[in-house]
Amino acid sequence: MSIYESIGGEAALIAVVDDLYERILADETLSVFFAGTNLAKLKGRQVEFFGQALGGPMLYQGGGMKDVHLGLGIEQPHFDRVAEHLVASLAAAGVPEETIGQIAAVVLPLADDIVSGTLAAESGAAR
Ligand code: HEM
Repeated sequence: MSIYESIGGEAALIAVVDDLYERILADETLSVFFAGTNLAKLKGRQVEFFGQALGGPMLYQGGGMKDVHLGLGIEQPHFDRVAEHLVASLAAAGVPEETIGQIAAVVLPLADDIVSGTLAAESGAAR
């Protein structure tokens, strides 16, 4: 059984992602990043992304993590706060600690692609 299936599949993931964005939008260091985004669409993509990253069988149809976050100016502390909120959402949904650890091991390395901390022009020049 994949991690995705073990936490309860799509229904569980939708609940976790809903809760995650409530926490993100209530966090004033993060909410600015999401002003003007289509939240319903983003949540759908996020469910797909986690569904696939956690072993599926769900398939993610969105953009690559680097392309999607490029130029947003996301720094490591922003990433860390999102990761903390994710852990809190998983715990609130009753996901066991060991499974949360497995999920963190999948998510934390994504910082390499998501954190740019610079404007698009600068990170473009650095690549
Ligand atoms: C746990 C790490 C993260 C994952 C797995 C993740 C995943 C995603 C996914 C799947 C999308 C949708 C892509 C698409 O529409 O094709 C997205 C978009 C977005 N993410 Fe993240 N993300 C993460 C961290 C962050 C952080 C730390 C921030 C900012 C603080 C952030 C800000 C955004 C914004 C603003 C969008 C919308 C971009 C747009 O539609 O123009 N993400 N992310």
